[in-house]
Amino acid sequence: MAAAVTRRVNALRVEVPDGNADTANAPAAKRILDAKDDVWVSADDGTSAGNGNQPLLFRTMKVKGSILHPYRFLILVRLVAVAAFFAWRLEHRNHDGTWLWATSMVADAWFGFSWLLNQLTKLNPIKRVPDLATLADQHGEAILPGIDVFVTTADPVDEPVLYTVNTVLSILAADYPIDKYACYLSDDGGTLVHYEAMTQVASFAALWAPFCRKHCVEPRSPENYFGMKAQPYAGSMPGDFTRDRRRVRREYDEFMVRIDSLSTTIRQRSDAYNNGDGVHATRMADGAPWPGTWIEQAENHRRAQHAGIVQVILEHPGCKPQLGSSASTDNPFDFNNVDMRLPMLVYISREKRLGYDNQKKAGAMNAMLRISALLSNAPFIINFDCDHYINNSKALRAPMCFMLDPRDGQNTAFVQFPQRFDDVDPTDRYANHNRVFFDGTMLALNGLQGPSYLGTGTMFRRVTLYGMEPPRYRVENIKLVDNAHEFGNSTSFTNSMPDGAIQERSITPVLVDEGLINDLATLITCAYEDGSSWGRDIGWVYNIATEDVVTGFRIHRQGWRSMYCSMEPAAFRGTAPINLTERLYQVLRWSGGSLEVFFSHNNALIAGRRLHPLQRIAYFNMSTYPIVTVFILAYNFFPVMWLFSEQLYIQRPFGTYIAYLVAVIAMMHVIGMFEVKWAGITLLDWCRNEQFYLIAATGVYPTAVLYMALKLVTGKGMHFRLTSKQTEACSRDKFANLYTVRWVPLLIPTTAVLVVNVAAVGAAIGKAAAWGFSTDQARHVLLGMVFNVGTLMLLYPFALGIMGKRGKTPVILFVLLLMAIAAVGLLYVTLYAPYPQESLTFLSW
Ligand SMILES: O=c1ccn([C@@H]2O[C@H](COP(=O)(O)OP(=O)(O)O[C@H]3O[C@H](CO)[C@@H](O)[C@H](O)[C@H]3O)[C@@H](O)[C@H]2O)c(=O)[nH]1
Ligand SMILES: [Mn+2]
Repeated sequence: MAAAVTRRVNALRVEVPDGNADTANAPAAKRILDAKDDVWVSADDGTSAGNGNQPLLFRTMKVKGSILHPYRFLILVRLVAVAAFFAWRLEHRNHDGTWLWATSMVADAWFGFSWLLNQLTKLNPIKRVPDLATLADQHGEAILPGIDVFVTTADPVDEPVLYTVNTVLSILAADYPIDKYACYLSDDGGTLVHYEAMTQVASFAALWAPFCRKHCVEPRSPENYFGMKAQPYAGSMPGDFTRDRRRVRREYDEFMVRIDSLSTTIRQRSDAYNNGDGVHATRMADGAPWPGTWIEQAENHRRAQHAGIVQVILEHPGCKPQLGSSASTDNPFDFNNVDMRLPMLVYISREKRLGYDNQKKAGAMNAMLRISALLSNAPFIINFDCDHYINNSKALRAPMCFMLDPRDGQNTAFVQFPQRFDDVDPTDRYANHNRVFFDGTMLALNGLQGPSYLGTGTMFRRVTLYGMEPPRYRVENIKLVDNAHEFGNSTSFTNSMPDGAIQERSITPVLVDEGLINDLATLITCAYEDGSSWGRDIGWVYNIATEDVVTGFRIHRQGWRSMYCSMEPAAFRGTAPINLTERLYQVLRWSGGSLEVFFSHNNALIAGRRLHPLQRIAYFNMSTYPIVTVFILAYNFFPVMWLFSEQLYIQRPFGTYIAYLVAVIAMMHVIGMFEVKWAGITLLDWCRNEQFYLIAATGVYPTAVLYMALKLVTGKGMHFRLTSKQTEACSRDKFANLYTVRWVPLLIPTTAVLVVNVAAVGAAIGKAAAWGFSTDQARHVLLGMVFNVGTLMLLYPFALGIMGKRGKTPVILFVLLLMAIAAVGLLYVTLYAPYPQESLTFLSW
């Protein structure tokens, strides 16, 4: 049967036969048929294989010459055009408004420079396609290495338990040798709700995972699986399938009822136990007080103040398959021949104490890194946000194609997947899909030292997180524990480190005795990291609002490389904030975090020589991109001057200036079209990206610059504000969040830009009407208007956003807009025609 089943394993739409008897003998390289691809061609020269005849586990693709060469040529042409533009501007210095001219020269120099740096990093995009079939042939199940899977959550209300539960279920049911991976959930809320949700997950998974295995179900997150319109069948028992699915569906519904009522059950149970004895404890099932946070705040049980907790919910299943049984009277499911085991599942909530900065997600990740070292110590680690589930059950195998490849596998520190999102509004108003970044920028970096770390959907080599150097630069063989004190005060942990580097080591059950429990407790105390290098040279990096890019940078700086891995169907999927305010806050954190990186010791300019020169430029850009927007904001407010004065020119002769501007901007967009082509994205993706850039550039990014400036003066950093998850996901109006307006100061600058540009258009038309459309001044004014209209088109999604529910009918917006323009125009004509004397004096000035 399987021979007949073909599956798509990568973004190139290459049909890959399953690795089975029929195809196993075919040479691996031939196995991936050369796809008819009009963008990408193979870049493997066939000689690059590593030691001996080890087969290659991924294929390298580069952009076809017929696209790449004109693309590069255009970049060169634009560079020349920009230089010519500059030379011309220098020759034609304005004598009126010199300050304005000079400022705009500075701004343009910066635009030109940052554009150039940005383009330089995109000259050689590379795509790498994992070859799962060869991996299966060569490495069989038996030699696949161990993986520790980390999931982080922070709050059961802001991050609905529904997501976390589904993420964990998709992990427990993944297609990877069951005894070779373990799942860790870090709960920074420390709530009993999350812990009990996990115990429920463990019991539902005992049904869900075998069901998925038996019927090859995809995706293995039940909410998303049952939510699909059609559930195509890929298994071999269609007869059983309908019956099994119906039963599992019923079980899932009951399971969800239990999950939804957890907070009520826990409250009722606690009330019953607490009766009369004066304690307001939150009680576990056996009546014991929960060591984490309590429903009612109490000393030592508050959010920021509670003991550390490690609970092994599912123990390591042992290495022998345990096949299920046939259907019987008390078991309707026929799981004959299905492995019933479940991977290990551990709940962690690190200790929180007043006076200790818990370092948010980075701190949680480091705690998990240490705990997992004592419990499973897998050589590879993959991490997910609580709302990112495994969408393609084979996804855990794909990164192994890079990590185990004979070419540079040993020097590969991490494999990053693109982020894909569900529940984004169909036209993606606020560019949540971010395809330009995930499919353009990241493939470009993939041709350098590798993509940056993006926070979720990333597989790491454990030793890189311990701050180890890549083998390429390692003088001796691994000597992990030279500076044991840097890792904190736990010999159990430091002793575990050499083992954590051994790829071939199998994960075996550990004995959880009192000694181990004490060791685990030590590793998650707040004080553990005192005086150590955690958060600096070890683990996830601290004191930056975004821990991801900077942690990746630290690793690249040491000379490691990373790989970008996309597969089809998408490996993982998550949720994204579709509410304008939420989205802006998210981007505020990202841009603020970037600037913080620039002003920290992780500045790309001072990194050592192991950082690839273009990678350095890429990181420089990534940590400074908000700065340029201060000028963009200024340009967008410039029309204000035109409202008050008749004529004020940035540059004369104005006609030629505009012609130059239009030319260089147009060229930039033509280059953009080439990027659309090689990144394989749609025009809509690209437009949304342009639009959202201006929205952010007129509000969020300048605010981040302001924050940074304040931080430099006051020393107070930015706050990691949790991105709110769509709690309406299951309510009737899926996109209700899109139409909710939450006014915050962050919205003001962009709104002001909007108003100014609408007024400018009105004024321009008014002026032209007052002067007569054929005059020179009128022509200039109308030329300038082109930019106002451009700005308005780019800010269109924002305008819809602040209209809230009325944004559902954009016609209203257009009517309002025309009315506003007409009003300003008329006002202008009535107030200023006939032509006032003062402005004429200004003209001759
Ligand atoms: O004190 C905290 C705060 C957050 N988190 C977790 O961190 C993750 C990311 O937080 P979220 O608010 O969802 O941020 P997003 O903006 O959605 O996340 C993107 O940006 C972050 C960097 O700013 C990356 O860490 C994420 O992986 C990336 O998806 C979530 O799983 C949280 O549970 C914690 O574990 N502890
Ligand atoms: Mn998120």
